Amino acid sequence: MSTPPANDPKRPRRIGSLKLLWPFVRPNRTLAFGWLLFLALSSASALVLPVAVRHMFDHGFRHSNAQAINGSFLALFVVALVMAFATAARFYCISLLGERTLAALRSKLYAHVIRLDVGFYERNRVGELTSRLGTDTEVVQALVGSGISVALRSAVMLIGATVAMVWTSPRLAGLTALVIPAVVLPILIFGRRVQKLSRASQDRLADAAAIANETLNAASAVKAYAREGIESDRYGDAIARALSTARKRIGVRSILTAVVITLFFGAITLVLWVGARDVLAGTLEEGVLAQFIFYAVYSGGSMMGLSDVWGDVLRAAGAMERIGELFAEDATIADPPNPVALPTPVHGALRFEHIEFRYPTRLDAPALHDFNLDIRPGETVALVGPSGAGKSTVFALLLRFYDPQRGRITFDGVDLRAMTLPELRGAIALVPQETVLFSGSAADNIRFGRQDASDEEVHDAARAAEANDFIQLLQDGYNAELGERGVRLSGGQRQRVAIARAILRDAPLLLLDEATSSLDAQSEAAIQQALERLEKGRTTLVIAHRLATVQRADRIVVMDGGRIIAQGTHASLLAEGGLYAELARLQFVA
Ligand SMILES: Nc1ncnc2c1ncn2[C@@H]1O[C@H](COP(=O)(O)OP(=O)(O)OP(=O)(O)O)[C@@H](O)[C@H]1O
Repeated sequence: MSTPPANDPKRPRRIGSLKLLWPFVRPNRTLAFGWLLFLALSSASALVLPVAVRHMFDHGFRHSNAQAINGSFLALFVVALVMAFATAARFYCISLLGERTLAALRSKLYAHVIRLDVGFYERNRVGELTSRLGTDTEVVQALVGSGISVALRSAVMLIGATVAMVWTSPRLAGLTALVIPAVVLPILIFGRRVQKLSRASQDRLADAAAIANETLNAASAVKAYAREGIESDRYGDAIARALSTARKRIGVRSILTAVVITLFFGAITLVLWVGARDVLAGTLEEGVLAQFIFYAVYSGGSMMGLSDVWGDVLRAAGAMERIGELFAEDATIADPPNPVALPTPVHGALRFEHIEFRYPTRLDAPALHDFNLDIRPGETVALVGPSGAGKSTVFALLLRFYDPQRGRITFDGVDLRAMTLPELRGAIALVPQETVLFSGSAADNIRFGRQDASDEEVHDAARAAEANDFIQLLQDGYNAELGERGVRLSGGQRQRVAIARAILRDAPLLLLDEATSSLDAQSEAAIQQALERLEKGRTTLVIAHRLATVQRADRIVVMDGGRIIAQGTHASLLAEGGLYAELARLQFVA
């Protein structure tokens, strides 16, 4: 029998997925214990209250005993005080437990997801992931922070009130027991449907979040193509789908509530009617009936609480199941069990041996095919070739975003798969084509290259990357907020921030992906100088789009269709004619 895929909406949801929560609750055992203690205390005091009321009837009213009445009221107030304190303490413990669980769950989930492979991010939409981090974890928190509390309190009260009812009047209690199945049955039947619809509505919400995330992140592209209307409709449709699922869920749950209340109060009314007739017939005391009424109301309230919370439990089970699926995702690119260290100092020799590589999402077409390349320590190699030749793929494999299907890459003789990811990536500085700025100051953004760098080192790196001058001109200089909602930098300025990061990283292997965007002559000259300084003494691989870059390189590797088709110096390749001569004629704008 085959298991349906995790995202199949028809897959049965299991309450069992809630056990995944235990590791997050466990560290807060003291709070959970405190909560149980105060729960017992508050429930006990609530159960004692009706006894005080009966006492009032029996000893106060019947015998017109003022002394007894005073005593009864004092006792009543003391019991109420205990109940107030215990309830507050119980609320404190359980709410804090919920918040702590949520915080731990979110942090762990983020830490897990951020470590997953690049391939995972190609298969999943980021908006959907943030929705899981936000909405799904909140649903779970609602359960831990209040749902479980209500459930257990209701269960304790229900049991307590039931025992008390039997003790107060076995005849009335027996009558009540007869009608209970009529109340429990609909909860079970409707509950399952609510659970299914809950998960579906969470899924639809995540879909909508993914659309919003994608288009809001590319707002200028949406505007440039005047697609605001189309995108609004697309998002509107997704929200409408989420709404329609939510409406179904609310509908089913409303029916459930109405049915339960009707049946329950119908049953209680019936029982009390019988009780009232017994009092009239003189076979039951008023005090006993009063006490029984209290317990009946308690048990009614608890039933209600339970049916309400059952929906929350099912919703949380749906959410936890989705979270569980994320936790079950494993990074396929991981550290080996017995990692080999790079030699110290690192020399920077690279070797690609018979590499065959297809992207996991495109297994039909090889991105690199029998790719062989030897790079000496300290050498600067320029990769040139038409668009789609596989140049960026070489970088992706060096960074171990993917592993090749065949062949191996060695770094100072060590197979990349034999060393840890921090060891490998720590030895690489990447200057990507598109520099991503993060929220934070200019200094923070440069420090992205090396977290523990001092201010002095950050400034030196900026100076070497020709970034110091424009940063000084920003309103707050190095403290100027870059990234989201910060200062907008030009393409050339961003690139210099990226170069400053790479300088700060001071890694033995440098990967440069040249931007195709044309920089003005002055910035280009400045960047070339900065790069030349950076390349000195380290192995450099550069995806070259500019003539100046290839002229600076020790060797040029010409790629086409995932293979190396020629290599040499600028002059030798020009003399050979072929693809390189053609690209040179076109000025490398690939
Ligand atoms: N993430 C990916 N998933 C699937 N296929 C990909 C992916 N990235 C690149 N490819 C494919 O792999 C081949 C090589 O792409 P690559 O990005 O390495 O080319 P490139 O030489 O760097 O091109 P450009 O100069 O345009 O950046 C192309 O056919 C491309 O469509």
